[in-house]
Amino acid sequence: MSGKANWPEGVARRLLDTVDSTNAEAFRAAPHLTGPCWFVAGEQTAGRGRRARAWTSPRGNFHGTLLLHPTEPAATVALRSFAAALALRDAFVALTGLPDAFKLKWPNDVLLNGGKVAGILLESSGAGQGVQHLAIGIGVNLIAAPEATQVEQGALRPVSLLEETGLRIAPEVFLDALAPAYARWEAIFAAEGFAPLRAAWLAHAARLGETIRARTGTETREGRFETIDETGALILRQSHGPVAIPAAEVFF
Ligand SMILES: O=C(O)CCCC[C@@H]1SC[C@@H]2NC(=O)N[C@@H]21
Repeated sequence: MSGKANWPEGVARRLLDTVDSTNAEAFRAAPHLTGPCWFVAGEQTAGRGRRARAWTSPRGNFHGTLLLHPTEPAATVALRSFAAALALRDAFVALTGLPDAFKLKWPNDVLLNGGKVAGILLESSGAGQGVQHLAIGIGVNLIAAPEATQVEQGALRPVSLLEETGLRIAPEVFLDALAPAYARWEAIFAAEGFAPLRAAWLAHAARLGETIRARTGTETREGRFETIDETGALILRQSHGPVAIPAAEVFF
């Protein structure tokens, strides 16, 4: 594999051919690991997305999971989804030279020319408030995206890097850009907390200041996307004032 020079120190990697899910594989291996480790598979047979959806995982796309052993409270641990989104954007920009094409959609999608090119699934194991293992699962449509008919009505159109830019990036090349980019954001998070991540995320946020809809389990709220707060919650400005939404699906 190329890119050894940039590979972050102290981070292991396991390259697999076919697995059910790299998140599942990471959790199986977790008890035997003491440090961070990337798990990347050629293909997944049971790739999982957020909200119990399936994640289409053909060969040629990137399917990877970073397994971490965090020590902070669960709410702080979860803020790493923003580190992952920022790292993804950095990797895309480094590989394509197209800084204006990539935007971040709350809570943790990456958009290319307005379509979804990558998604992040954070899963954790542990008892009570504690998190023993954190799996940051990342799926990138490098060469293929699902048909628009395969995603939920109202969801953004899925796009691939190849069809939008003409660039064919191999998964291992993507990993060599993503792993150091993530390590940089993790170091910033460890040293300075969430504030710099929040600022950087907002600088690249899609539809900031515009009217959006946020659907929680029970209701849909419409309002102006004002900001995200220090806990990562979406702040929507409605007629009666701002509302903080910790978890939702967002529709544009
Ligand atoms: O729904 C989303 O947007 C999140 C998709 C996350 C998919 C990735 S692919 C690698 C890792 N393994 C999985 O089973 N899912 C995540």
